[in-house]
Amino acid sequence: MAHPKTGGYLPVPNVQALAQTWSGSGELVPDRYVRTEEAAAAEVVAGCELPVVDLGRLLDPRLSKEELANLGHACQHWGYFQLINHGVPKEVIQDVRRDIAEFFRLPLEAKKACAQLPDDIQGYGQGFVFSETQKLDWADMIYLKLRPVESRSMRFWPAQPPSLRGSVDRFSAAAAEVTASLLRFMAAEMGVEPERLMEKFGAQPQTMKVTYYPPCRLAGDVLGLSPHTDACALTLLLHVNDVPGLQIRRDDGKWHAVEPLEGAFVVNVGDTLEMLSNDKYKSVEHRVAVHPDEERISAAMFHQLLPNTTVGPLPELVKGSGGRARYRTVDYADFMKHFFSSRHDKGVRHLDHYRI
Ligand SMILES: O=C(O)CCC(=O)C(=O)O
Ligand SMILES: [Fe+2]
Repeated sequence: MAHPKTGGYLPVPNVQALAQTWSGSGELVPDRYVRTEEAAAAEVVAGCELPVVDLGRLLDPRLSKEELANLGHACQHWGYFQLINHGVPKEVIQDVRRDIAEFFRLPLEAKKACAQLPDDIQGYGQGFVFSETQKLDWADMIYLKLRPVESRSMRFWPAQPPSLRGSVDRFSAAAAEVTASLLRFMAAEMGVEPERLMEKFGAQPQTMKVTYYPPCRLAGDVLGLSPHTDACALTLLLHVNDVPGLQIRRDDGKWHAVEPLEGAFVVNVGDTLEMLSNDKYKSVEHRVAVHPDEERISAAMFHQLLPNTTVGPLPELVKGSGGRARYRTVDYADFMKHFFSSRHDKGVRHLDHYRI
């Protein structure tokens, strides 16, 4: 079976359509989606309030130092935080939320106008399915390359509703700006010259994964998204509607259900940043549970390195940890190829492949 760079996955049924027919049927969940044991394998702790980081305070010279310590604590001990006062205008967020939600209300045939093609992860469909017997996630997604702008394949961008392309473009620019700002503060917090980190990002490659999780009356039998860590450097997650579902695995081995704060972005450290930071910042495993009665929609903005760069611990940080590099330094394109060709439902950390 071919596992090209970003794609080559097996096609799977459309879960939104499947859920619609199935929900009134009185039947059990179709076998390929049954994850009862896995879903219940570790205790789920409700009401996880992630650390809150305030970008307004980071940008205020009088408060920045204190907030920087807060940011560092969140990245080192949680790998996750909610970002408030991020400065992205309300209309930008409202518009993209409205348009994405509207896209999923279109008839299946209309949505399929931007369906994935066999060898590309971009478009409407699913990813990471390598075998006919593999258990499946209770969700559909749209994956798009957003930045640099030249990397966009407009054929995968929904043309309906007509305002969606503009609202995604505006949100993409805003998310990239917030991310650049955060990365600079993270570099400073780690004791690295911000430019030394930013040069790895160049024009700030960014991809977006919008995920639609249909409701499931037997929600405990399915998983919306298998446990995984994000391969990218930094993920900015927008709750497109207000339905919770994200769970993170903490050091106690339990899953903690995140309580999203209204208007905040959920930000998480990805594998790339864990490697660059020489293990200082944590890329934390997460998954998504499905709601019994309500659909859930999220948009994850993944911020990546330049494709022609290397990923590995920054020399300044290796020096700071007594000369010990915790990861090998590898070609970033190969690193991403490995991520896209690995199964995510097996609980194996992609990053462990590179650990020394
Ligand atoms: O839907 C979510 O809350 C999380 C999505 C996610 O983790 C991902 O797409 O990598
Ligand atoms: Fe993720």
